[in-house]
Amino acid sequence: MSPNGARPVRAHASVDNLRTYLLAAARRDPDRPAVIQAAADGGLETVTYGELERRVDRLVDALDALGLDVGDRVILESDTNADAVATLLACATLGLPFTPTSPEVPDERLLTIIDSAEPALHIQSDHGQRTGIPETVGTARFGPGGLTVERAPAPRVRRRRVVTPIDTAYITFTSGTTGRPKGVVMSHRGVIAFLRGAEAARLITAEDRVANTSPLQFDFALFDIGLALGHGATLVPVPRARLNWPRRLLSYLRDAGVTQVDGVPSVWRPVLRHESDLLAEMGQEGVLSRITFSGEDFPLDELRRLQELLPKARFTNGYGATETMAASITEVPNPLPPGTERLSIGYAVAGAEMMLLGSDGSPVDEPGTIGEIYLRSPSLFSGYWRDPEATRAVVLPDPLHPGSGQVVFKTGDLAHMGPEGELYFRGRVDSQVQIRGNRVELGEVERRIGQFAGITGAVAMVLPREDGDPLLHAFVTCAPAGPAPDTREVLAFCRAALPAYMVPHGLSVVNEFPVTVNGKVDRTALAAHVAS
Ligand SMILES: Nc1ncnc2c1ncn2[C@@H]1O[C@H](COS(=O)(=O)NC(=O)C[C@H](N)c2cccc(Br)c2)[C@@H](O)[C@H]1O
Repeated sequence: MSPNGARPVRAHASVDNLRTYLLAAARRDPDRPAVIQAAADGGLETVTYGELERRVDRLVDALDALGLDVGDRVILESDTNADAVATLLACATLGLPFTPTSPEVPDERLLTIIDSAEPALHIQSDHGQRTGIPETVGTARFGPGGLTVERAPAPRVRRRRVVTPIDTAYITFTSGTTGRPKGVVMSHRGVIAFLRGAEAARLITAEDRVANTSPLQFDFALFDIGLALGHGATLVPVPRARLNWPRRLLSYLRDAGVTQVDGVPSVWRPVLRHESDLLAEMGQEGVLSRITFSGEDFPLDELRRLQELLPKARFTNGYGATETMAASITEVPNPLPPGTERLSIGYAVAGAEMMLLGSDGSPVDEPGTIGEIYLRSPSLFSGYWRDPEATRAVVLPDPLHPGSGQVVFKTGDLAHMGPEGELYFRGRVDSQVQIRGNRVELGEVERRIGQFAGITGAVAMVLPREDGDPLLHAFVTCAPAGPAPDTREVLAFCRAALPAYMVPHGLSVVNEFPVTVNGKVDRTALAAHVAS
């Protein structure tokens, strides 16, 4: 019983809430498929919007019985599937911020996140393998049968009865370049603002089946859930094991009738390398109608090869940071016009605005001139979890309207403006490297190397040296058939087109590029490769 003796009233969502926004379709047509996923018997199973809502409400009852208060955190550890979605929607209903994580996140990293988030509860699926959750944290499991509590969380005092739109929907911990993970706090209002802005891009209709290939802790997965369910379409989570088996990945997409595939560029690398014929066949069938990618530049030669195999598909470049969920969604011409050097990241989604500012804070209006992207957006995060200093460094008074009370997000991304004001990504502020006093754009080096016959991918970086200038080093992947390229020839090829300071000092051939848990090229792992 709560202190004043009154019956503890269940928290309820008053207006905008992730649950109400994502289950609106359940009211309209509960029999439509919300999730199509791998079944335990290896086949596929369908969870309708009506069934999903039933699972949500059963989980809400079980979570509510634990007596948590609005704002108490829950760690949700799972691959993306219908029960994980039901659990995060149940958390949203009760105003319990969820911190998504997945089984492949290492123990010590999870403990760091738990140390920071101080969650009331850790929830994993019935077959989750995680152990060693600290005693201070309750533990539970979820599955089609509902919630099983293993260790009840410490009872809380319930002070809040209403879950408001500015309450936290989730806190997702980014790897954070400084090593200490930062918790990005996103409100219901923020997430819904971006999802609504994305609606104007008309990416999807209720007939679409969207394959999600990102792990739950990467907000690309949360975007896929929001995009699919928000439009009454169908989410098709791709089991992680299939991402490393191109043939099994493609057969899964085909069997599930997937019409759109969302993922980072590296998702396509194994398919392009080993199963281009099967993909071409699917391209001819025309079922795959849209490929949406985000997270990092899509190497243009790989994108061109993918477009050749999927001539009827539309391609979409999603740009943005977790602190605003994202910023822009831009159609990529298929095929890319010859000579295209960079992909456009276009204009901010409806309701937001990307501005370019120089290092002195003055607006950059000159097409072609590089500036830093500042974002004005209603999907701006609420701040880094318990880190006001890090928050103040990126959430700044609007430099064009100081005193207005408006704030902008300092993205740390560089871009230049095209003739119609569309933006082109030009790397990170902190990845601008100086070699012998000259600014080197790693993307330019990578593009040149990628043009060398037989080289299928290039990643350039500077390797620090204790004495003297950092060294520019390139890592390349080669076509499986051809001979390994001769380093001297590749460097001569670079010298023919790049200024001397942009010619790599060394070149390493790797079988494939290592990727982070979110699927982005792992440059730290590459650098260690040379050190070893
Ligand atoms: N399309 C690009 N071209 C080039 N560089 C990109 C692109 N998208 C990002 N980046 C880079 O990644 C950084 C941010 O990383 S992040 O916080 O992990 N978020 C992400 O990657 C994903 C992002 N939240 C997201 C989530 C859902 C939907 C969309 Br649509 C986008 C940006 O600041 C950029 O430096």
